[in-house]
Amino acid sequence: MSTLLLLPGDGIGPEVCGQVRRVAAALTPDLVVEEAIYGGASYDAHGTPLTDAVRDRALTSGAVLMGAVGGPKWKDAPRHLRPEAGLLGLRKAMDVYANLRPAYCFEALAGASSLKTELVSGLDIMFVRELVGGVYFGEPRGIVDLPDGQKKGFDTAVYTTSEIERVGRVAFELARGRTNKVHSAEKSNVMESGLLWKQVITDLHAREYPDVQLEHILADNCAMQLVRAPKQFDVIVTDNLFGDILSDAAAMLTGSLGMLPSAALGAAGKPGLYEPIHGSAPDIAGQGVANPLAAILSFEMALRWSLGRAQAADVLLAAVKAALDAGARTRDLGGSLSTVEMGDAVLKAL
Ligand SMILES: NC(=O)C1=CN([C@@H]2O[C@H](COP(=O)(O)OP(=O)(O)OC[C@H]3O[C@@H](n4cnc5c(N)ncnc54)[C@H](O)[C@@H]3O)[C@@H](O)[C@H]2O)C=CC1
Ligand SMILES: CC(C)CC(=O)C(=O)O
Ligand SMILES: [Mg+2]
Repeated sequence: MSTLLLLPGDGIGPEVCGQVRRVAAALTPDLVVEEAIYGGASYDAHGTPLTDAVRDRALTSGAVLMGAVGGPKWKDAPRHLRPEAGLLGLRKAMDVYANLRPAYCFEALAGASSLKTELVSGLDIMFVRELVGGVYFGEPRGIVDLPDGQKKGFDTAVYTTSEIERVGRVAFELARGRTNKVHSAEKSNVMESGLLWKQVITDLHAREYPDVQLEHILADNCAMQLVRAPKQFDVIVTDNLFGDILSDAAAMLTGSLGMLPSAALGAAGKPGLYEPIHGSAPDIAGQGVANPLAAILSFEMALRWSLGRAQAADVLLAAVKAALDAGARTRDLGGSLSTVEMGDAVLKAL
């Protein structure tokens, strides 16, 4: 029987994951849900944000759902032991290279976006972010002393042909089931890794996906177009750094960062890693006001993509829609519901 491993993490992570637990208990009572310490909480308990034991449990589970990691408490921890390093390490260990980040605007929330309603009503973008390569992982990196007394900080943006091809393939396959359109966003005008990205996507398209409409777009223009006319996009494939930034920007098109779920997928048959795209939100942690919908919708994606329970996923998606239609709103959406009350609203609609 498949298992969901919950890694609540830090800040609002445990608060939003608590609502996932309640939803899972009501919707899929036969699903085994386990929990483990991770991130800053694990650093405090074990001196490392990701223990070997938790990593191994993740690799053998049906799916992993994490809340968020990080926060000011760990700002002075050594870089490789910071909570975020634990997250990067888990993504790498699971080799979940394709990060699906749907920016979908629920009709009831079109007015909650910071953009005009007509610009976002009906919005449905799928980001496919490369997740285990690029500048977040490239070597060398570091901060060194210079002879003149200054310091130098540096990172390396690096991609290989196969890393670009495999994530590109995911984007083109997804596009075939949608409106058959892919934008590939990079900075080929200034970055060598961006130039290779463009060449590899162009070749892959010509060789295997000529039926899909492909447009190349520079990542800075993509950011501008996302707030000018977001509905021109369907699937956007991009690298690790640009995908991180562009998807946070797109979150506001849907009403709140607290709305966007994600699925990180690797090879077929391997467990996926599911996470809301937001962080640990230290500014509201402990107040019980975080929006749990990004986490709940991440569970919806886990049911669909890893746990073989598409029907339960459909029921959950409909329940979230119904709760929003009925007016359920946390503070980030302009309402006053607490995290638990938003969980109640979804449970009531199940
Ligand atoms: N996947 C992860 O675990 C991620 C971790 N982080 C970490 O989280 C920490 C805080 O990072 P920030 O830059 O503040 O980004 P953040 O995403 O935690 O918060 C940005 C803003 O959005 C709000 N927000 C985020 N999620 C929300 C929710 N569910 N409901 C209502 N409001 C929400 C926060 O209150 C804050 O004002 C840092 O240590 C960062 O490294 C950041 C992004 C992703
Ligand atoms: C390592 C993470 C904290 C980076 C991030 O913001 C994300 O993946 O969304
Ligand atoms: Mg991010």
